[in-house]
Amino acid sequence: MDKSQDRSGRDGARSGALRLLAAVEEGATLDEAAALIEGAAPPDRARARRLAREVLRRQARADALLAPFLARRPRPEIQRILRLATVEMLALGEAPHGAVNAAVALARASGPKGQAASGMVNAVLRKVSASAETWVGLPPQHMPGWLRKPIVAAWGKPAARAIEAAHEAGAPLDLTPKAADCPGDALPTGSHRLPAGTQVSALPGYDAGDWWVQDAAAAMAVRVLDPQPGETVADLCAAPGGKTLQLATAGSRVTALDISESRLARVAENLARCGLAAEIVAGDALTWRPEEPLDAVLLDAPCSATGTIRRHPELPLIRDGAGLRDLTALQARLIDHALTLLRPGGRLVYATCSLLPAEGEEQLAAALSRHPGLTVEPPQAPGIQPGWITEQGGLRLRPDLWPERGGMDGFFIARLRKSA
Ligand SMILES: C[S@@+](CC[C@H](N)C(=O)[O-])C[C@H]1O[C@@H](n2cnc3c(N)ncnc32)[C@H](O)[C@@H]1O
Repeated sequence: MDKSQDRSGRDGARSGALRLLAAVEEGATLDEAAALIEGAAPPDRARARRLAREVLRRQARADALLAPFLARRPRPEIQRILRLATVEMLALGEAPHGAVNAAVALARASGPKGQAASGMVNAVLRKVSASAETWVGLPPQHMPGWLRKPIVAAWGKPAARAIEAAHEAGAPLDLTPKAADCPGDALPTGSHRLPAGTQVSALPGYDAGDWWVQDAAAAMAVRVLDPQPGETVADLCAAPGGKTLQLATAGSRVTALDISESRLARVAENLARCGLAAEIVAGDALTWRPEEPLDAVLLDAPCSATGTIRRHPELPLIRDGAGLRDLTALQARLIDHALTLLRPGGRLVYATCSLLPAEGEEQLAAALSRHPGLTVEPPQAPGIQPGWITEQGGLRLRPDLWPERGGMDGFFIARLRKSA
């Protein structure tokens, strides 16, 4: 690639990122907004998404740095340009002249008001480029109150700050091996880890289905369930299927159920790529029932997904916690129904990719009080550290665990045994 191609790719990625950021301000997820940049070349689309994510992880921090340099709050499109250039220069190591020139060009191209603001953009960003020390002293952006409050109440302010730092740092790429040959560094829990930004389809073993992408914390639910060859296991909320693949790899007879037919297509694709088998069923986990009682059930319940903010940094900006009451009520009903599907002595693993105790620890306590015969079995799997196990015997995983290794998603996992 020559220099001018590279520059035009970067410029395309910047305007793509700005389009994505504008869509997030309107309430879209980055996945939903992806259609806006569909016309760009695949590497530019990937760059645009990466840039947008990096800005979303730090936009409050960028705003705090910019505020003293601004006489009044700029128009939203100009503020986005300023944030983008700030993050490029101070967090991503972009050379100031390139980032500033690109920002001025983007401001000019945004219309007459942008043209009028381009001098201000230039002057402000020159000050920003000389503010590396101030930037380093600013804290990572806070989670919104509806999320931060319960986290502070459960684990204290230092933990909330450590989680925020992990959100800002983003997520590496984790793989779950099916075969012994799997790229990346082996983690103590059995997942393999590669640096963020690694191109998945270029890794050896992708086409052969020797592994699949799955965060190290997400992979723990099935390890805690410990499925055995020949056991009957239902994966009640299966799509896109990372956990179904783990269950099938163990040699269990797996039913993969999900309410979404379109998402189930992903499960089928993933099974086919990895040469694994499961019965795929479209249905409602609140009413579905197998012909025979099951040895085990995995309930990876729908939740706030607040454990995945490292890879979905738009989530705190577009959610307000309003749906939480309905979600926790649904989770409790799903647990109650899942227990009726088990044979006596069968086991249920309940999991949510949530940082909220209401979807984890409190859900476990409530299930135990609703079902007197039910017991919790403390999680046993390689790599689990004693400090990750809650008083009640659940497994609490947080983004600030393993800081030296690059963290993990937030998850709550509990292994329950139905009385025999
Ligand atoms: C957290 S995701 C599951 C992720 C999946 N276990 C994996 O590891 O790839 C939750 C899933 O629950 C499904 N879902 C939501 N409500 C459901 C219901 N009532 N019955 C079955 N599936 C449901 C959603 O369609 C979604 O695919």
